[in-house]
This record gives sequence, structure tokens and C-alpha cells, in this order.
Amino acid sequence: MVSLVEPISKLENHPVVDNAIDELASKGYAIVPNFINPENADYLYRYALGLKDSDWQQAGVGRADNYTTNTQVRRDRIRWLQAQDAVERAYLDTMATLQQQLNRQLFMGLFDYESHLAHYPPGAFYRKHLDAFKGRSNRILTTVVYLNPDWQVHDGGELVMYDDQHQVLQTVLPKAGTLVLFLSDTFVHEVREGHRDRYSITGWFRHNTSINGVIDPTR
Ligand SMILES: O=C(O)CCC(=O)C(=O)O
Ligand SMILES: [Fe+2]
Repeated sequence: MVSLVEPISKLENHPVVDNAIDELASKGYAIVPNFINPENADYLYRYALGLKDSDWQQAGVGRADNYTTNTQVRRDRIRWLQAQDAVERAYLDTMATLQQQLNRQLFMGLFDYESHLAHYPPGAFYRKHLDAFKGRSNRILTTVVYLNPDWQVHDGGELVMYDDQHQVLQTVLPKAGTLVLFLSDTFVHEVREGHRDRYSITGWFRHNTSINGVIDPTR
């Protein structure tokens, strides 16, 4: 198994990450081009392309205890990342380093991280939603990393983030290596219909709190 080209430890004191953390602290979100270098993004992209149909599942909507598959809301397929797989672990290690830095610099108290690869075939979308509802989820911070080489404006598939007045705040092209971070219970967002296969890794840093005495399920 080939390892990711740039060792994860290089993230430490990475100026790109410091800027992202400042941006996150002041606005509640950050958009970070080149968070993953092109070789690593391409490596993860080819890994995703090489997965079999049976490695993916149809994405659901809602919490684990209320799981429904609603193709009117979202039409992507996902694969939960697991540390047993070397490629997936390399990504999880990167995010563990980011978690440490967020906790150190912003005292966010992030406890763990769950994430999945997502594949949006042409025509797929994910309608406006929030990733977490206040007091009802342990998801604190959403992360999305894009893997698509040479993504162009006419390919569609933008991530659109809205402010609390329902105005467009940011439109992000899903270009390889870009990381988006935002507070999960604050920013409504959507994935617009795309015209190419779109690959990304979405994840959530979580708090370790129980809800009604029940430990929050991991997915
Ligand atoms: O892929 C994206 O740009 C965002 C995905 C998303 O909103 C989600 O999975 O909750
Ligand atoms: Fe989302």
C-alpha cells in the first residue's frame, strides 16, 4: 500500500492551517484552498474511483435513530471511513492533527471525528439543510474536502452556504484539495446539481456529550 505523499505531521504549524483557524474564529467558517496537496488529493480521488459498487451505500437523511433515504433531498452515495484501511486512516490522521490544533488554539473541546467519502453522480444534489440542530446533535464542526481535479464553473456542483438572512454567503467550487470548515448548527448549505462525477470527504468533529442520558450514536 502506497502512503500519502506528504506526511500528515507537516500539517503542524502549516501557515494555511493557522489562517484557517483565524478565519474560523472570526466568521464561524473557513475556506482553505490547497489544504490537501495535489498529489494527495489525486491519490484519494483515485482511491475513490477504484472502489466497487458494494463499497458504497445510498446516503440517508436524519439521525441514526431516524434514518431515511430520501432521494428528493439528497442523491449521493457514501462510504464511512475506517481506520483499518491504510488510505482512509491517512486521511483520518490528518484530521486528528487538525482537531488537536483547533482544540489547542480555539479551545473547541472537539472529542472525535466521523467522516465519509461521498460520490455525487451527474445530476446529484443535496438540498438546503443544516448538519446539526442546536441541543440535538454532537456535531460541532463540519469539514468537507474535495477531490475533483480540474473542476470548472460549468461543471456545477457548487457548495452554497447561506447566512441567517437566507442570503448567499459563499459559493465554493469543489476543487481538489480545498477544505471547507463551518459550525454545523449555524450555516444552512446545499450542494447544487453537478454535471460530472463529484467526489469529496465530508466529516464532523463532535463533542462528547450525551443526550437524554443516551450516548450519541456515531452516525
Ligand atoms: O459536499 C459538500 O459540498 C457538502 C456535503 C454536505 O453538505 C453534507 O454531506 O452534509
Ligand atoms: Fe451538509
